[in-house]
Amino acid sequence: MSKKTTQKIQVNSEIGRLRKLLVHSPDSGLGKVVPSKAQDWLFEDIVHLETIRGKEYDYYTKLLLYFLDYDKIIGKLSKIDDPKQNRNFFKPGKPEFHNSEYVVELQTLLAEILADSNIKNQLTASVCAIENCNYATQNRLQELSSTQLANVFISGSIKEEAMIFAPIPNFIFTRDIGITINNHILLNKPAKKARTREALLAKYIFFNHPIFKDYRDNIIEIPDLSLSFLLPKDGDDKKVTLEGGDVMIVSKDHLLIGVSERTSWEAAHHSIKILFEKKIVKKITVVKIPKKRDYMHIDTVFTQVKKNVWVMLGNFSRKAQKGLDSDPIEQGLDYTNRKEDKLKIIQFNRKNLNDTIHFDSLEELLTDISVNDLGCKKEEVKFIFSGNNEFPFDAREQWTDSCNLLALKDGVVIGYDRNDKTLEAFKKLGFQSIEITDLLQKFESKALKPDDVKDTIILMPSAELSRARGGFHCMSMPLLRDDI
Ligand SMILES: NC(=[NH2+])NCCC[C@H](N)C(=O)O
Repeated sequence: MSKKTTQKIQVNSEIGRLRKLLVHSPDSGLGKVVPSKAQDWLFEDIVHLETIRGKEYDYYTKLLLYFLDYDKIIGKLSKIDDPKQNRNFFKPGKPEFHNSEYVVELQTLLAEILADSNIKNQLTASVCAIENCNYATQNRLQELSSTQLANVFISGSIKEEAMIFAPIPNFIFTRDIGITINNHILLNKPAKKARTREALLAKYIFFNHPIFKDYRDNIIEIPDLSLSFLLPKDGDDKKVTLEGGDVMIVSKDHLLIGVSERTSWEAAHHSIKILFEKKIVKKITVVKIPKKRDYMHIDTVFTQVKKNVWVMLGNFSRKAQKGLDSDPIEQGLDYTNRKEDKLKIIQFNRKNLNDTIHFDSLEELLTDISVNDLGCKKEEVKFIFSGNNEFPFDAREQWTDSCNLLALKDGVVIGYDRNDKTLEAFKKLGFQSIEITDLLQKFESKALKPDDVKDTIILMPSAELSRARGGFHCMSMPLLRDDI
């Protein structure tokens, strides 16, 4: 295997040219989500496996390769896409698999660490413990090859056999397993049971895979609240839970942590303590959003597009937040339920913890970041609102991840093709849009080079993917970005 040596890790913005990331392409487990469990497993619906792979996610892999590992893909598109190839280029474990060092597949890393018999034993025992397997199953799993075992741990099924435990369909949302903060990695503590096995696998990968070897001392685990096992069942608010969709490194000194349905105040508090003690950042801003399935993590309500451009949900704008303080009778008449959406934004400074700064709206915070952290002194800071800020398109398009975009570089983002009104808003600000199929053709024919793409939103097919309730920001865990 090619990835035996340690690799550089460094992320200090949301928009620096992306050079390396962790991904996981949809495995067979996604095709085994049953209607009765879809909600528990955090999918909004069941998905069609062949469509989500061949007609949706594979385009993402190809796009990432053009931007991050050009030689792996250029000139090979027709071969890769030939039906005779059976998509093997996209399947970890197959000899034809791309196995890119820059578009790093988690399943490959998992298989690689499982080649060590010690790790294999430990991890098999751990997975069997959390999944309540009997001893016979545990022994059976030990017999499998490392590639097969990685596949079972992720999909929940032994090939051609019945499922032995639940799939982890949300593993495609690699954002939530950990987060790169400068040259450190903060591990997650998932709030939802459906994501527990993901965190276990991720922990073993980060601590054991050679590509992270030089960074072992830089892996941060948030401690549990002492005596947390004494908490009553409904003491959820006190639990220490943190998911990567709630953590954003916006400049080398400044980190955002969302407090949300998934990330607790306790976890934010512990993270601030540790990150300040280790002097990893200078400022941390806590953004408390309503606990609501629609919003789940802060990256579902805003992401960065360009140094001076952000996409966000209008409910958290200056105007909307001001309105929330207005006449309570008027508020009662607001059927759009915006009154639930009161934000709390508090900024902490390492030098003086008591010297906190409060922001009244997301726009104010994000403007401050663009101007003061990223030095946009001349350019005006601009906002693109979900659904062009028109009810009901704002809520509908936020639900299908209009605000959850991944920046490949400053001004070039990937999003779903279904958020029409948000797209109009992008165009009004002078952005171009291009369908992924057209873009890939242009790259392949060398009519265009990835580095020449500017101020563009790349549109990806999304009928199945959006039912899993995450966008491309969620489907990426950046490991390396250029400085901006
Ligand atoms: N960073 C994110 N917004 N991740 C989205 C995760 C979606 C996933 N279905 C969940 O509910 O957990």
